[in-house]
Amino acid sequence: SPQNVINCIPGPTSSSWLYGNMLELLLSKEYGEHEFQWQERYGPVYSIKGCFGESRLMISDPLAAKYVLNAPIFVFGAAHQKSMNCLFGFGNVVLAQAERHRYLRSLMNPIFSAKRVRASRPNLKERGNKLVDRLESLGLPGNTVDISGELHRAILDVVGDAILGPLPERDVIGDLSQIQRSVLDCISNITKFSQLVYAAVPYIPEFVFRLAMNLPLPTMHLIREHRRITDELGRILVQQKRDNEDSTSDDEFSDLFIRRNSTDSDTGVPDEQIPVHLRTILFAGDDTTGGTLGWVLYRLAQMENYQHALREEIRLATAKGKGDPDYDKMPLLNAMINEVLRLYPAFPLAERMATEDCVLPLSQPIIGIDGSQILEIPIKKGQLFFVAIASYNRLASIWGSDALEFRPSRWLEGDPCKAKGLGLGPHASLLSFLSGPAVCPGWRLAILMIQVFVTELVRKFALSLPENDSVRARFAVTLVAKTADGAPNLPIHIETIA
Ligand code: HEM
Repeated sequence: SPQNVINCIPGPTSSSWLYGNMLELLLSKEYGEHEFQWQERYGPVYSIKGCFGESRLMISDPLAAKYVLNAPIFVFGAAHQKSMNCLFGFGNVVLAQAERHRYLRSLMNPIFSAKRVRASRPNLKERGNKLVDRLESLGLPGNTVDISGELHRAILDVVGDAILGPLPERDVIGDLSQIQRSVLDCISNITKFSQLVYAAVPYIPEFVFRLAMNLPLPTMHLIREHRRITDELGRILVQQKRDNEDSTSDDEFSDLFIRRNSTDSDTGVPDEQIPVHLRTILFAGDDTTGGTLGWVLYRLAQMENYQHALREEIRLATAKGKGDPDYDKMPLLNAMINEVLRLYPAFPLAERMATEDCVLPLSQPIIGIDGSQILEIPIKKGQLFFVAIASYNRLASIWGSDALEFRPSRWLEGDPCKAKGLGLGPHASLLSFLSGPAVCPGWRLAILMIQVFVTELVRKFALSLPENDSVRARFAVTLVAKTADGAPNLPIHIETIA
């Protein structure tokens, strides 16, 4: 029976019914400490325990992951669903399914098309220059500082440019950046206790959950404030669209999402839903891209020779009279970005739950704990999965025997993806932006933002790590850089280049 097969799948033991393996998975000193060893030991599909004895499958097997990410019967688990509705509001694209999801993505995808992203280069470069100026005006060069707050702010400005356009009230973005940071710090402060609360969330009735929104707790206050600001942005945007009904384009948020007139039901979404989509996109784009950019700078600070070579590449690409650099033709820049995307995927785990019985295909058989050979896995409705993005990006069967090693030069030696046909994802066979219908719509913009910001920063500043560097990647919904004391912090020494 399906249950027998699941029970036969190997995996680490857990000593606690209460926590299962979740503390090792989510609270390790460095993300993946246990997970990557489990993968070495048990292979690309294994079984772990969630809190309260719940069964979960970790999957990085490309065929199994592809199935889970493409078949329409997989949804987020109940705790994720409740928290995302709480943060973004009901009707958000992340939880939308089937027809509705396709519709929302058809509105969203043109905003992030290759053509539109390419056209945003000059604006991005200006944003990059502004970031450099701002770091200088704050007097940061010459010091060892955490510049991630400034990076996030600059990224949110670009995402704001992409979806809000030239709004007169753009000052709001500064407040929004701060509040997004604070909300994220609150919800991502993962502790033993918060793990249990999270595991209990599915059992809390929806109406109680909604009432909890109004509690006078700091997190709820922040979430309400975040809503207030984004509701206001949405209102301004709708008003502006109505005042300008004759100007239309086929790739702007306000033209795609906002109905041409308030009674039209064929186009866009109702006015009251606009803030939900604003919140989702502004949130999804900021933390992920900001975190990835931070890791690129961190690794460059650590690899000073590589940084020198990259600076030379940048100097040649940006030499006077050459026009704007073609960022895709800068091998050292892209090798570093790809290697960071590979080993520091902003979302290391994508949770999914089966809503129907199904059969999970495998690209290679598993040996069950009773010695039997398992060629495919019958799954019962309700089964929870983690699509282990960070583990997939480290599979030796795809990336070679040195898959665990951070080595940007692998990208300079031909295609590092060794398993043709099994690679997933929209970029470089990496799963970092996911794959399938829910693939990250912002991936091209994210890469361009990182390319441009790294170019502008490395051109102007020399980066190095302080002697007492203790930065580790920790799990906090996304991967967050934290120092040994556990504080979110990415101290890098920056010096202006003479
Ligand atoms: C390095 C940067 C980024 C990474 C690694 C990343 C990664 C991801 C991943 C893994 C997902 C799927 C999550 C899941 O379904 O479990 C996702 C979804 C999403 N991302 Fe990104 N993302 C990045 C940047 C961006 C940017 C810049 C934007 C927009 C400005 C964006 C907007 C979204 C949205 C709206 C979704 C939900 C899509 C859907 O559910 O259909 N992301 N991203």
